[in-house]
Amino acid sequence: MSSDEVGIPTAGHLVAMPYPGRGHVNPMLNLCKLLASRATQILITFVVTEEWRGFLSSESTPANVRFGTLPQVIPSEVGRAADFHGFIEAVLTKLEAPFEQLVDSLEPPATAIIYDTYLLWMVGLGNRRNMPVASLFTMSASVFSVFFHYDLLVRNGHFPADVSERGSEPVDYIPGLPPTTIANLPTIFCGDGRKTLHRALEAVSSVLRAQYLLFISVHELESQVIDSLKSKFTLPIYPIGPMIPFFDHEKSSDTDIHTNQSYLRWLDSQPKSSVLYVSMGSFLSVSSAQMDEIVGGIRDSGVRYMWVTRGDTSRFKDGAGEMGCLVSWCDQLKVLCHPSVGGFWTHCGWNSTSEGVFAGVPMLTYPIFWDQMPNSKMIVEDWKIGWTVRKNGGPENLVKRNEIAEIVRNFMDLGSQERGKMEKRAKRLQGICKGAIADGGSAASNLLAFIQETSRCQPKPRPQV
Ligand SMILES: O=c1ccn([C@@H]2O[C@H](COP(=O)(O)OP(=O)(O)O[C@H]3O[C@H](CO)[C@@H](O)[C@H](O)[C@H]3O)[C@@H](O)[C@H]2O)c(=O)[nH]1
Repeated sequence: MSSDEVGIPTAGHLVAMPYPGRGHVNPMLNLCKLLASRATQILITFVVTEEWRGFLSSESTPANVRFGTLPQVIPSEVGRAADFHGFIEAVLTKLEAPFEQLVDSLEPPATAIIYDTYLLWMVGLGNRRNMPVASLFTMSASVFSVFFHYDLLVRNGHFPADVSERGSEPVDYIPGLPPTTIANLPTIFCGDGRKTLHRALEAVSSVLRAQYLLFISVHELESQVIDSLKSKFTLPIYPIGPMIPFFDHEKSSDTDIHTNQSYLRWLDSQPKSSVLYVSMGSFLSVSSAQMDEIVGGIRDSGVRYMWVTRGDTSRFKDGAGEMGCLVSWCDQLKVLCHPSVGGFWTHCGWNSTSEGVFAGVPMLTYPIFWDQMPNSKMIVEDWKIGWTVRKNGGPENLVKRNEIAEIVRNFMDLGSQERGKMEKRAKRLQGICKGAIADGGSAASNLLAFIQETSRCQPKPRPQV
């Protein structure tokens, strides 16, 4: 398809490719939608696997965003968590060739690439073709910085380190990062996670050969880390704000959506700030025994809840009862911004964390792996807008239902002073976040600067075969 067929005058043709996982596809797609609406003269090809093309079939995109599809040469998204390491290896070894073929077939020719930092082969491909590449890191800038300063962990004797024995040891030497502990580092520094560590390190160091680095973060919320990274990189670093669908959220008509979605109608009928929204993200789960405790604890707490089951309702054979509402999947940002929602039980994926901040809702954290530990620490200790349910570290320590019931009850006690203070801080952060994405705010200005840069990129001659 040529750009003429969609009637778009092109000032550049960006090819965007996310890592194939919900927590990566969503922010990349949101970025493309934002870019396309802010710069209607840019054409964007959004490249996903066949399976993901199917998942995204009902997505509405601006006219200047079109899809490119790669054959399904990697394992299915369904069950990805069962062999996480194998899935990453397939993504890193099998997708480059079909992607390159697709780029060669594009009309008009591509002028720049936006890729997920974990697709580490992309930098080499861009460099070979003399085509600018922008690396989109879908986790926090702090996590990027921890990987980038891996040598400091080694030098300080903190890698390798056994979390169960040395978890509380301070890590206070990562530039710009508030003091943390070994237990609050990304989990890939320990245990089974170490199988993928070299890949994460490779991905982060390959960014040095990219032309732009984009953080889906708000500069004001991670300013010291971001400024410190800026002083070390020669390429421009743009914190472009949370890549959550705030633009759709502003547009959608409440009445229409509430009439169509029974869970929003249920929320409409609940008292203000009374509901705990429970979601563990798109693909991870806790152990079955822990899940029994969580379900039991939340139900015993007597607090109203809305639960994303992702289709597994085996623990709710008798339904959710009067206090609950089950959904297999929902419009999470819409739910978090609903006035009846007063708390967010989250596994601390970076998108969920960003959505919680945008909505100004206090969070109860139950991190499971990777960057979720540092995200939880940021929410609880740095921003002080949440409490953690996992006080005792590793997954081997079961948090019992009575503990969970008590913490949930206290957390949702709207009359308590501690809760009041947490709410105030959450609203303050919400203000910072909304200020950053508003016209003239840091995130909006960075996005604009990135658009101006990429609009100037010219197509390069295709390599001769
Ligand atoms: O009912 C639901 C539940 C979730 N979501 C969305 O699903 C996404 C979930 O993303 P995230 O919160 O980041 O969690 P994961 O899917 O677990 O994301 C993976 O990718 C993230 C970004 O790299 C990492 O931070 C996480 O640790 C990693 O597990 C978000 O956009 C949510 O809005 C919905 O739309 N509806």
